[in-house]
Amino acid sequence: AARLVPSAAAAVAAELPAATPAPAAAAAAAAPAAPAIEVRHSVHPEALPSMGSKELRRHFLVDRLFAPGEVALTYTHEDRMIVGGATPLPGAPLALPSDRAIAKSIGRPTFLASRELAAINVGGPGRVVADGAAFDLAPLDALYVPMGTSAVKFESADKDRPAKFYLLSCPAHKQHAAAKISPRNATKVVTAGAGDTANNRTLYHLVAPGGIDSDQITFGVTFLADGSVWNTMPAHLHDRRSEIYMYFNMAPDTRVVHLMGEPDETRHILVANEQAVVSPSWSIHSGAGTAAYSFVWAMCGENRLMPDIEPVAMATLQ
Ligand SMILES: O=C(O)C(=O)C[C@H](O)C(=O)CO
Repeated sequence: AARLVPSAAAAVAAELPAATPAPAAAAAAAAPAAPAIEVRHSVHPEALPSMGSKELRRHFLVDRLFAPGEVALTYTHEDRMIVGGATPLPGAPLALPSDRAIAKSIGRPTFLASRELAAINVGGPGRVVADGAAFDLAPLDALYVPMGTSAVKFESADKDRPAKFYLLSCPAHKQHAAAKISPRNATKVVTAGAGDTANNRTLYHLVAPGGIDSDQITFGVTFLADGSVWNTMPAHLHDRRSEIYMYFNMAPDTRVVHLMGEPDETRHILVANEQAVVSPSWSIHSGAGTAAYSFVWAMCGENRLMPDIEPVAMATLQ
């Protein structure tokens, strides 16, 4: 698949991966299934070494993000992050659910009563409407939606290329301004790694210190340079924040070998395109791809301070 790159807006549109096939009109007209939030409980680090692939995937991999015509959500008890995707079919807007099924999961009558939301569009052009304010999101545009927003709607703008909004929500206690940002106009851009260590990459801090303000969310996107396959190596920990990686821009027959666990007891999860991995605060989060990829990183926890990170010495990794 062609890759999304942040360098030029026009190039982005031209380089979009093949559109999600538009389902038949009959399916589009059918009533959407009642939304439900899948719940993932926290895992103690001592439980990790005895887990096989199936258990690791069941607890940490979120592989249902972009279901055409649905808002798919997973509630993780790791810092109470909710991760998901909204994939509106052309002409059929989707709402961020705020019905009784959701109220049962989040304990409030509306989704954002005590939460904030970050969204990034990894599909075709689309629009997010937050309490009547419309934000057009081109591919790779991101939006911060504050606590207290009553209604959020997602729309696709191009009938041949549905939008795909990747969603990350954290508990919040303070209202900040709604704001749109893109890697193309990000104010904090960090390069890391080098070609000869195959980890040359650029991090765009979007909803983060140096970018858009939020209560707890720290959210950005990393693009690897051609030929580089490693992310977040050397690895690090941040005991006061949990993190979720969502890998995208991947060809169908490629994988990222995502590493997790305490540094001296690591395990791996094979991750395909547009899947996410939950990383508890005690876990490293790093990966090597069998081919090119990009990823959205999102953190939530006690602070948003990027330097509150503990580097992991290579010699400690086992
Ligand atoms: O490429 C990277 O390295 C990252 O994107 C790292 C993330 O920002 C991260 O892990 C923050 O904790």
